[in-house]
Amino acid sequence: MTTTAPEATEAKTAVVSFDQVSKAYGDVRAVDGLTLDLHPGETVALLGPNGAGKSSALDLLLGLRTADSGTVRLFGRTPQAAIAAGRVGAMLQTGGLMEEVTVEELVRLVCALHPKPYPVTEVLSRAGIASIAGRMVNKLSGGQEQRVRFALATAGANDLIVLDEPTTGMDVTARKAFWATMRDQADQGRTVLFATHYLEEADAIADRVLVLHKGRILADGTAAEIKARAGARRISFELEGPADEEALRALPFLSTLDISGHRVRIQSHNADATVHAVYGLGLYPRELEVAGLGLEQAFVAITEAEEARTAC
Ligand SMILES: Nc1ncnc2c1ncn2[C@@H]1O[C@H](COP(=O)(O)OP(=O)(O)OP(=O)(O)O)[C@@H](O)[C@H]1O
Repeated sequence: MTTTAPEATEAKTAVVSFDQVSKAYGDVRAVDGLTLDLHPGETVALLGPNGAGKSSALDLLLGLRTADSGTVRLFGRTPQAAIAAGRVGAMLQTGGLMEEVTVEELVRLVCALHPKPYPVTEVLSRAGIASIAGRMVNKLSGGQEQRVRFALATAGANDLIVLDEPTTGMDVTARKAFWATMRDQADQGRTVLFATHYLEEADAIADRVLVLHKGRILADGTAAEIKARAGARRISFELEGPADEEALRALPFLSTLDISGHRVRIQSHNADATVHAVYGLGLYPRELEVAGLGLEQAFVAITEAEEARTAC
C-alpha cells in the first residue's frame, strides 16, 4: 500500500477552487457558473468592468455571501474553515475599521487574533504607518486608512491574500511599497488574488489575469496572452499636412481611428494591410510605429466584442 504525505496532498489541492458557482441578486446574475482553480504562488489579477461580479466573487470566496449553487473551496475546505485556520488575509473595499482606537492598538489586536502573527512593529513599518501609529483611526485620511487595511491583511503569515481594489486612494510611494510586499509574499509561495481597475498594475504585477464579464470568465491567461488574444495592433504616424478623416476612416481592417493635429492613431486587425493602404492613399507617414495592444486596450477590445456579441 502506498501512502501520501500530508504535504504532498496539500501541494496538489488548489488554493482556491470555484466549481460551477452562481450567485444572483433578484434578476441580476452577479456570478454565473464560475469554475476556476488558483494555485500556490500565483499572483492573479481579477479585471472586469463595473458590475462584472468581481466583488461578489471575492465575497463568495471569503464566505461573506453564500452561493445559490456550486461550491467554493479554499485549500479543500469551506471558506469559513480555511479562514478560521488563519490561512487567508483579506483587504476589502467595504467594511469600516474600528474607530475609537489608535492605529497601533488596532494592528496589535489583529496580530493577537492571528494564529501566525508577524511582530507589530514589522507590520506597521511594512505598511508605512509607523509614523501614525499613535493616531486615532477615525482621524485618518482615505489613503492612510487604506494603508491600515493593508497592514491588517498582512498581520500574519497567510497562504492566500485577497485584495479588492487595494491601491485605491494610495499615493505612488504607498502603491510601490504595497506591490513590493505582495511580490515578496508571492515569492514565498503565497497566492495573491486582487481585483483592480488599474490595468497597468495588473500588467506589471500579475502572472495570471482573469477578465470577468457579467459573472463569467471571458479570458484567463498571462497579460501577454490576453493582449495577443485581442488580435488588434496599434499603428501610429505623423502626417505632413492635415489628415483627411474620411479617407483614413475608409482604411481596411480599421477598428478605431484617432486624429490629433497631424498625429494619427489607428487600431487595426491587420496592421500590414492597413499600413499598405495608407501608402496607397499617396500619404507619406512619418515616425510610423506598429505595436501590440496594451493590456488596457486589449481589455476594452475583449469586453466590447463580448458586449456586441451578446447584444446580437
Ligand atoms: N447586495 C446586492 N443587491 C443587489 N444587487 C447587487 C448587490 N451586490 C451587487 N449587486 C449587483 O451585482 C452585480 C455585480 O456586482 P459586483 O459589485 O460584484 O461587481 P464588481 O465587478 O465588483 O463591480 P465594481 O467594479 O463596480 O466594483 C452588479 O450588477 C451589482 O449591481
